[in-house]
Amino acid sequence: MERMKQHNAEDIASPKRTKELLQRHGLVLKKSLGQNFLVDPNILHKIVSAAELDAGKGVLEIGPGIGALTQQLAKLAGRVVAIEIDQRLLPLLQETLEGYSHASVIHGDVLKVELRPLFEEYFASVSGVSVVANLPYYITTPIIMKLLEEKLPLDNIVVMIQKEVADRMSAKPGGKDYGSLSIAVQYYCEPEIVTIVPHTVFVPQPNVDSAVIKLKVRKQPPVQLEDEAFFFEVVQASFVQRRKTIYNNLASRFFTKETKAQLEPILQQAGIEPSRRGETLSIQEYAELSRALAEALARS
Ligand SMILES: C[S@@+](CC[C@H](N)C(=O)[O-])C[C@H]1O[C@@H](n2cnc3c(N)ncnc32)[C@H](O)[C@@H]1O
Repeated sequence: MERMKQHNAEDIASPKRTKELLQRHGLVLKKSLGQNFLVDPNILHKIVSAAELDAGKGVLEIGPGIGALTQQLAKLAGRVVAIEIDQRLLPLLQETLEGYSHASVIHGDVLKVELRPLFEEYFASVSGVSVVANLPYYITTPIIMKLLEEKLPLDNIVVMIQKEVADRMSAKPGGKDYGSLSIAVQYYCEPEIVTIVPHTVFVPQPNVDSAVIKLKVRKQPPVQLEDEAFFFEVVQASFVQRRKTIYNNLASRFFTKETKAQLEPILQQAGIEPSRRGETLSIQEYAELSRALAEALARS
């Protein structure tokens, strides 16, 4: 409660305030850094409430921009850390986050920052951490994969991303959106699209449709794997050529012309018809398949 009374920066999420701030600081936004700033309080509210924050929780924000989302996060969470690559925005963030002493801005490239030590330094005393961000779209997938593969202690990830990527992350087997990204994300998380976002809520407006997605991080993966890296290798290989059968994709990756006859019984052992395509297999089926394939390759 104290914290809420302390801050003296004004909320900035409106086209007028955003443009005025940028102008006053002489800033021209960089398309190359994915700088499309959110100017709609309703969307900010939807993002923040999906993260289920409270004063005991910590938040990592990626790309605070001029701080519109950061302000709302700081009103609810006990600790906010925001990583921003564009040094020009730092003085502006100092102004918009004035009085939010529990919010820190780190200048850096999120793909290069070591997150584990950062978590130890900033989030040692919180009861849970969320990642909440309006992501720079040119690196959406590498950011999400970095967060998941590093197995950071996260409750959830609530991010604004391209709608097309949100559809791929949340796709179920059987459709054109389902692929290695769906499987990787769903191995670590339970995805849920929170809302679809029109491009009019950004300054400047992006060319693509957007969506807010919530990735609830699983305590346990949905399948038990002996060799996680090999499971993901099998998944990748199965989608190399989407129109090819699982048999053909796996034969090209793991066998030679002479040895590929071994593959059919392996697929059958895993209960998978060789004529199926990679996009029809569930995570459980990929787990069975990678197990059977690893055993067979170890024997040969
Ligand atoms: C879509 S804008 C979001 C800005 C703000 N959070 C908002 O919602 O209005 C993306 C932000 O990410 C920053 N950014 C781009 N690449 C980055 C990187 N590799 N590491 C950290 N921040 C990055 C940009 O400078 C920009 O501020």
